[in-house]
Amino acid sequence: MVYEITRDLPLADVEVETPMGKSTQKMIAGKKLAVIPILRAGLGMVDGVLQLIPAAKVGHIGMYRDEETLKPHEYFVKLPSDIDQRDLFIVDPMLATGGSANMAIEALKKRGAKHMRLVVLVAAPEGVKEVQKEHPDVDIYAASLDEKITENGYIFPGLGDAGDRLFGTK
Ligand SMILES: O=P(O)(O)OC[C@H]1O[C@H](OP(=O)(O)OP(=O)(O)O)[C@H](O)[C@@H]1O
Ligand SMILES: O=c1cc[nH]c(=O)[nH]1
Ligand SMILES: [Mg+2]
Repeated sequence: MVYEITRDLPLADVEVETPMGKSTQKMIAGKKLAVIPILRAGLGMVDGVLQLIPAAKVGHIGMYRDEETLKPHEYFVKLPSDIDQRDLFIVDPMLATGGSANMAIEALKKRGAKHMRLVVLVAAPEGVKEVQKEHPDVDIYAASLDEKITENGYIFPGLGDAGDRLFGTK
């Protein structure tokens, strides 16, 4: 998936030394990047993204969904100081109602960020629509577009609560 989300980034030729000699290869260049996980579940995607773009900085946005209302609540924001100059990859495995993603995008725009894309593993059509309505400038990359959201707010078929599954909290 990281190949897809970085496909359009500018490249530059760089000379590398292999055990056999010199070789000219391509490297991502000309853009400062940052990965922004939405806590907690987004943390599970950071290492994978950094494997391909190790020079990216990491900013964190803490968000939890109220289990009754399904409304998101922001509890933490810590970003690279030059966030306004970076292209951002917001990562979160789950895009359900879209409330958390929209709030994260607003938090970033409020602090000067201009270029960002949203990278999720499982998306519900309702969430995609909601983010596209509020932030048409933000492209969404989803590994899977699932059927719907259940009445208790889970993506169906989805995979359950990604954060709890990742960290063993339930
Ligand atoms: O699109 P939405 O309806 O807003 O739902 C998606 C959000 O819900 C989950 O986080 P959760 O609130 O469970 O927090 P956690 O990652 O700490 O478990 C998930 O990781 C998203 O951030
Ligand atoms: O199905 C869902 C919906 C929101 N958050 C999750 O972790 N899973
Ligand atoms: Mg959770």
